[in-house]
Amino acid sequence: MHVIRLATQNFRNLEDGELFPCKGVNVIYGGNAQGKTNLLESLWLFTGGHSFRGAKDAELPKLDVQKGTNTSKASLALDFHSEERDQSAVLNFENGRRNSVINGVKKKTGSALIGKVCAVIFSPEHLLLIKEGPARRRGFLDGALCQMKPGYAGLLSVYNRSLLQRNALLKDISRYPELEDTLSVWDLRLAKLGAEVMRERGKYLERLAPKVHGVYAGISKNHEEIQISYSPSVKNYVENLSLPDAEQAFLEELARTRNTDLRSGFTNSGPHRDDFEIMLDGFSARVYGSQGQQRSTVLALKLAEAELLSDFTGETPIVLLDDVMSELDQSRQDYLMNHLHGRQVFLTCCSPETVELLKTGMRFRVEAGKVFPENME
Ligand SMILES: Nc1ncnc2c1ncn2[C@@H]1O[C@H](COP(=O)(O)OP(=O)(O)OP(=O)(O)O)[C@@H](O)[C@H]1O
Repeated sequence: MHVIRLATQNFRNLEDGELFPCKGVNVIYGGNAQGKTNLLESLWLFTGGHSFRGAKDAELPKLDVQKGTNTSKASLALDFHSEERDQSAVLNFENGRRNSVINGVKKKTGSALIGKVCAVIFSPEHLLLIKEGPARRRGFLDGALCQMKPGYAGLLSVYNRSLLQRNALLKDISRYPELEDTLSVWDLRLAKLGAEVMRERGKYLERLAPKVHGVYAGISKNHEEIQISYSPSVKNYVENLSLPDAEQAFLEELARTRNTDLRSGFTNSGPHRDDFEIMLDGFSARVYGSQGQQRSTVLALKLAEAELLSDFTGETPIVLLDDVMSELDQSRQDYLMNHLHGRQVFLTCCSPETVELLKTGMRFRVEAGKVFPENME
């Protein structure tokens, strides 16, 4: 898919106006605090998701400087090509709520847009994916699976609910020991749901690994090799285990950790404690990776996620790269500017020297919220 036109009205610090990007790489550059990220955010919101910066919808309309509060309304419009036809979407923010219009049809919610516009986003915050603990990496896996498999979000939420119920029971047992007899019922339920979650995550990572490997080889010009692998919390879960065997493996783990669970009042093992390993030339990227290597790693994960999503849906997601260039050497910057073929990319940067690396595409200068398209020499 690709964006044909974006129009913003009363959105953040952006001056009302429209933008006509190219189908390839669009570089958005300018000094700090000019509105580059705001522009990427406006595109991202068409995926139906929340702001990737954690902003509330009420914070998106332009600030009323006199009053020091946000105005009540903002509107975004997008013309895009997807599913082999030109389409349009409008996203309205009014008093902290959203509604949308898709191809002229009014919808009560903004989430009606989910699945219409697909995008992947890299922002500096995504570096936490590698720098922080397993929860971020589970979040990455689950987010990707939710986009690809509509049933996955439901499965995960039922698993999490069952986990809460088992944990509540573990706490109750300390006061009413006779309740322990009912624990096996929850073990069975958790094992059944957890086995499905583990299999989905395992299969996803298996498909993602060669793509991450390919993208990373391109970014690093084959200087380093990346490997990713599933690291399930259930120790005897191995790749490609059948569903009944995965269930059995989880049940055995729950039996093994039962006494610890009873003492601690929560479930110590299961998909809620999963992780995946990222190794560069055989060493942990989190522990030993340089800033540039860690940035390249997260980028490879994000771009591979986009490739897998396009294999699955037949639509190539747009790629939004916010402030990705710092800490990357010129050869890595060149890869992002000139070698991401076959997809529409929006990339922000501050330095005019970086912009000069772009060989074909479009560039836009952002100054105090105004966007100026520039001719390529
Ligand atoms: N609702 C709003 N109304 C008006 N201005 C806003 C609103 N929300 C944020 N801003 C301002 O918009 C400006 C641009 O923010 P943005 O994050 O897009 O900067 P940027 O160009 O990406 O800068 P940097 O390179 O520093 O990341 C900031 O000064 C910010 O305070």
